[in-house]
Amino acid sequence: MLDSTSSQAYAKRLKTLSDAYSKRLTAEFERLTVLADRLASDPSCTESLQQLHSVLHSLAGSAGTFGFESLGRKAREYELQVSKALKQDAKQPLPISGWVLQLQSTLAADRKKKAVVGMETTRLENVDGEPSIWLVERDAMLAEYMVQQLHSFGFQVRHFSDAQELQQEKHSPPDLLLIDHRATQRQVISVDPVAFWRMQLKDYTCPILFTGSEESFTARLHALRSGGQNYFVKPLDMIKLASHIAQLIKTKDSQPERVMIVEDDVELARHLEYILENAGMQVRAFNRPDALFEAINDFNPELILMDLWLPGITGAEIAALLGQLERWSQLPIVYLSAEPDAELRGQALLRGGDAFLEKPIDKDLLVNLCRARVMRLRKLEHTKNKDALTGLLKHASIKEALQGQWQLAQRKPQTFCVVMLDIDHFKSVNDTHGHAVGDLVIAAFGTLLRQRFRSTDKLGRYGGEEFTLVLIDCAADNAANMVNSLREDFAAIQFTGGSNQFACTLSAGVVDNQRFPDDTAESLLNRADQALYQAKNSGRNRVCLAVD
Ligand SMILES: Nc1nc2c(ncn2[C@@H]2O[C@H](COP(=O)(O)OP(=O)(O)OP(=O)(O)O)[C@@H](O)[C@H]2O)c(=O)[nH]1
Repeated sequence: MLDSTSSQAYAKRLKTLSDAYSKRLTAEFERLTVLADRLASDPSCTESLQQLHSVLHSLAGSAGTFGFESLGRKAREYELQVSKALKQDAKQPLPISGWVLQLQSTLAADRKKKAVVGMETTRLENVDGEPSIWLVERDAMLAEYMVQQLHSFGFQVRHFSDAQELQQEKHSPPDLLLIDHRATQRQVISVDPVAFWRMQLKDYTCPILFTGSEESFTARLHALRSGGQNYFVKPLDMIKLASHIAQLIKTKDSQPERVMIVEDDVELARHLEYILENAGMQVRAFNRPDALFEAINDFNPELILMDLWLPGITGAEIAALLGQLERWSQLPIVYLSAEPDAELRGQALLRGGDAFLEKPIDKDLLVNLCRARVMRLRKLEHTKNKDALTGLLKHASIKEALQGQWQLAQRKPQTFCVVMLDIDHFKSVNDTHGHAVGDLVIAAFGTLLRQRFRSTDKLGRYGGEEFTLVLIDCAADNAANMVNSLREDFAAIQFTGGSNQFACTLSAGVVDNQRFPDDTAESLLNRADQALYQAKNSGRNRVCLAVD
């Protein structure tokens, strides 16, 4: 078992790992050559074919992750042919010696163009509160590489080489399990993998992600049925994986769902409110539609439960009115009704609602339906508003979030901070190491940001290598301290471009709304930008506070 935080030798590990993998490739090629000879004299030898399959399978799964992408793809192509041959009764000879030559020249080509895109961190200490991941992976070298990379993103990772080791670890379960779907020696996995994983994982309530070499519908379905929230195909794109993990861990403690109820039966409204609040949601109930329209901007609901018949107006009419307002036109609306007339129900749906919940309302169905609808809305918003590289809000959305926060603070006094951040000398990162490495730095910074701040804070990519944060309930001194510690953590990450290692620094400007009570959202942003400018001008790699 490997504990990512216990090792003191991380600083040079990535390069060492990459070199060690190159050595392993030499050994794999030797095995391939031996198998090619054996199969040349006995083409139908099942045992040799199985061994060949296993070597190719392992190459297909790991080579791409270490930067030998074409080799991984070629190995996968041959692996599939061996798979087919193993299923045939009369086995045709396979051109294995030709394959070995082909794989060797692919490896040579990969080596030529290989620029290892990776990173490692010098921040070695075990930081309390860092999310913990348990990684179950049989390939020790791949596992160490994954531990290394995930550690760079601020995760503590423990490695288990076989699923059975999980059985001995009942205390302090992790925040997430990351499992190769074949990570056990036990035979049972080939008979009924779903039953095996369900049994192994029955006590874990954290999110589970599976990895595997097979890119197939069956592999995905098995992962889903085994309790996995997603399945990642090897070779693994570590940036995507880390970003997905950060998102999953964040949503675990994300904000409660915000539900509005419009129901003139006050008793029923209270009952529904009670059920939903008990399930952890935030609820506001109204018995008049005008009260709903007054409160909607403040409460910012993610779902409305709407009675179909209200005094003087129908729920469908309210839905139609909401549909006319751009901000609320996509808001999910669920009608509460005992209406048996299918035509009326159909018309109500056409005017704007999404679904019907039959009265009397089933408690579990109510909670599940609200959760599912809000989750779908959040996913939709996520893809619409989030920058693909970093998972942060896009330019327009972070400006909108700042404006929303400013308006809120006008009505209800609340301290918030605006922070502008910029990676220093980023142009030279691109010029020296290439755009792909530059992208990796931006993505890593985005993930680091999402790890460091609360789910209520608004984090955005303002453009290029510039970022904007809106930190809620936070005064300037506190914000400056947090950004300063982010600055230190970021500077500690060692990125790798080609054979060179490098680190990046950032500059930041911070302003809080209390100090400038007459400022608009726009002018606060300008002040943060000026403070950033000052940080750049006074030598970079620092945080400056806006002053009058
Ligand atoms: N790789 C990558 N580069 C980007 C992206 N967006 C912007 N850039 C580059 O970021 C660089 C920003 O450079 P400058 O604005 O000159 O600033 P700088 O080099 O960071 O210097 P200072 O901010 O003064 O420290 C430009 O070369 C842009 O092409 C992106 O999405 N990916």
